[in-house]
Amino acid sequence: MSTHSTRSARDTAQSADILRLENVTKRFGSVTAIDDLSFTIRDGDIVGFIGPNGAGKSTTFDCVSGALAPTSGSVYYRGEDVTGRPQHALVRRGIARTYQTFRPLNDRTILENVALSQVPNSLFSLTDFRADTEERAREICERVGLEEYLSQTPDELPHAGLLRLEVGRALGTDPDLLLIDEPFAGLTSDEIDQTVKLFCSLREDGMTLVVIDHNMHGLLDLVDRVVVISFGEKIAQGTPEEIHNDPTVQEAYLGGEL
Ligand SMILES: Nc1ncnc2c1ncn2[C@@H]1O[C@H](COP(=O)(O)OP(=O)(O)OP(=O)(O)O)[C@@H](O)[C@H]1O
Repeated sequence: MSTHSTRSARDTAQSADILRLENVTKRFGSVTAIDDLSFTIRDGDIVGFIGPNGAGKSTTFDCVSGALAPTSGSVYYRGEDVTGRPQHALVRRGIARTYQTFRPLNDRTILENVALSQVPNSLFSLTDFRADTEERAREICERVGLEEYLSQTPDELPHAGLLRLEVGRALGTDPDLLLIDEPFAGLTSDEIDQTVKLFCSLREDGMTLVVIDHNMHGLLDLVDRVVVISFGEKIAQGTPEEIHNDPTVQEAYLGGEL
């Protein structure tokens, strides 16, 4: 999917681990949202990042994507220390994320939403809408299944369409590492299947995906590995089967659905 000139620079810096967190802690006043968290994500994997409500999953994504700076600890991307770098710099390096609460530009069409995502944090007006930008946006919309909605606005999309738009806007930044926050919430089982297929196809294109969910639902057919956190600490990591049978994980879920 690569179109950006920055990609060749990224490729030269490839390593087996695309992402490494070392002893990352994030505090909000007296609340410790992430507590000495360390894990690695291998290039090309799809990893499930699960944990009960309030475990620190979204805060971890915020620290990786540059929305928040960790209180202590380090984040390495392709072997380079990127701790505390601003979000726009990390987007250029190839890290994108989607949000649990969708954030489309409500006064723009679907096509414009995806086109504008290709030029993050720069001054850009629709009068500068270049043909190649529009062409690329069309390709992405087709890729995520929004080709029928190009001239509509986000409020005309069903919930599953808004998720696709969120993914499409992330793809507009041409990521190598895509962090996806709770994509399956509110989807029917058919929509979950289609979303799983979309994510698998992104991996086939060379992307690495980290997918948050509360539990394993929706993730089983998708992920190679799972990292589990509870109260901000990593409590387990392994294959989906290993995680499912892990007594520490079962205890964290207090008998609830894993
Ligand atoms: N900006 C903030 N200020 C204060 N506390 C925060 C802030 N953001 C998160 N927290 C707290 O940090 C902890 C972890 O929150 P986080 O949203 O990362 O968890 P989560 O695993 O993503 O939860 P959920 O699955 O419910 O989305 C929670 O106790 C939360 O209340």
